[in-house]
Amino acid sequence: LAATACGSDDDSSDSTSKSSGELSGTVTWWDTSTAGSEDKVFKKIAEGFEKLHPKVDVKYVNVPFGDAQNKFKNAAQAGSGAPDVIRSEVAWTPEFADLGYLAPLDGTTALQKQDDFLKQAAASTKYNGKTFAVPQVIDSLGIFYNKKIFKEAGVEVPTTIDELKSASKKIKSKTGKTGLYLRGDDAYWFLPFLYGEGGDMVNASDKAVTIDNAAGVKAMKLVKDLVDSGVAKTDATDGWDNMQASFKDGDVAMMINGPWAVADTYAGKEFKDKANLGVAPVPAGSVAQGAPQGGHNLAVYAGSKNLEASYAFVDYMTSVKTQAQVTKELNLLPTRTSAYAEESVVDNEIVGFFKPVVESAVERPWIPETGSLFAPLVTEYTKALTGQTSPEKAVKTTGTAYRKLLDGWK
Ligand SMILES: C[C@H]1O[C@H](O[C@H]2[C@H](O)[C@@H](O)[C@@H](O[C@H]3[C@H](O)[C@@H](O)[C@@H](O[C@H]4[C@H](O)[C@@H](O)[C@@H](O)O[C@@H]4CO)O[C@@H]3CO)O[C@@H]2CO)[C@H](O)[C@H](O)[C@@H]1N[C@H]1C[C@@H](CO)[C@H](O)[C@@H](O)[C@@H]1O
Repeated sequence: LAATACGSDDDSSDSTSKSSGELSGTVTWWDTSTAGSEDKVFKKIAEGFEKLHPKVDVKYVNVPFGDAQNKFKNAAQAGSGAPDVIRSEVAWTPEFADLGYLAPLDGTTALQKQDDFLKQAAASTKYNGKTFAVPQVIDSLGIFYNKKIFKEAGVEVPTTIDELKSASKKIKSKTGKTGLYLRGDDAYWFLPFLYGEGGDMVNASDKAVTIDNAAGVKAMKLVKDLVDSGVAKTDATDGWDNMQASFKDGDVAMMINGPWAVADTYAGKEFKDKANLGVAPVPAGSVAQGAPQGGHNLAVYAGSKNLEASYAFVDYMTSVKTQAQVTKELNLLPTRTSAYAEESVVDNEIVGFFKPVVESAVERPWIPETGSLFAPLVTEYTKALTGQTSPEKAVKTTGTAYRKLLDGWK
């Protein structure tokens, strides 16, 4: 059932067979979940839809997160090769909606019991008063730590940057290991430190770029100091693989990560005993504590030739039953309030930790450009961490790029 990642150009399908009105035809779904850990579960669940609708053929296609946004935009623009349903990251959704590539879902079978969705999760699915997607998972960032190393070094979970520094110093002296792995090739990992200094990328209500204000400078200096002082190690490329390997092998005591990393982390030799993994809020900075809101929605391509079956598929994939199964198997957070009452969710330790984190996560502006704010920042963030530019210049250059992107913003 898995096709190549060019999606389906099968236009023989129609939404319902004339006679019985039951759903039929093909639904191609581009799933961006992590290959090798999350994808197996989502593929199995997606294909379960066929048992409920024998005349529907679900074509599961796993498209890497880093490729899917542009691949979908190119296919939608060309009018060929786009999937019927896409797993649309929270920041992609307003952009795709603005481009007209998503089917509005209000009043369709895709959108059932709207008020059951967490408000933070629903926010990214609304655009110009319409609903263009259905929330699938919500997430944020926290500290993942190795309890065994913490015990060996005699340190507690750090709640502030100063405690992070002292704990890392003690870990280094007692065990020889580096305290923290800080991802240097993805600016999403900079956000908790930016929020901790009272900063943000932009202030959407004031239509102001804020990445280059005093808080931005302070946060960039702070992360550079974490690396230069040996508190944290980082890489300019392959951050995901290096972060996961370092933490899973016990080379670092901590990493900052989200629920989507848990499945892969449990496969590491240090976490065969799952009880060795601890999770905690990201450390507070000098003025605040906060982690960014992330997650994924399911959206229907406006040009789908099988809208009815696609709507039903989205409803099935975001139902309470499906969300509870995804939590059970992958420790991801549901987006339906009612799912949190399900036994497999109530008992889940990762959910128990991340639910309050998600509730207090820093909301992001769901404007079409919100996703595009990361590319200019990551270039400067990586250069600052590797000493190729100063912290001041890094945020100044980013601010200039943002003002070009956001026409007329201060
Ligand atoms: C640069 C990118 O900036 C932004 O992305 C932000 C994003 O907005 C933030 O929310 C955050 O996303 C969290 C996410 O919420 C969190 O759930 C998790 O996702 C897991 C899944 O959970 C896991 O299942 C699996 O899928 O794997 C997922 C990924 O791990 O972790 C994500 C953070 O990784 O951070 C993103 C930044 O990474 C843009 O949106 C673009 O994506 C942009 N990339 C394009 C930019 C194009 C122009 O240059 C270039 O030409 C193109 O080729 C590039 O693709």
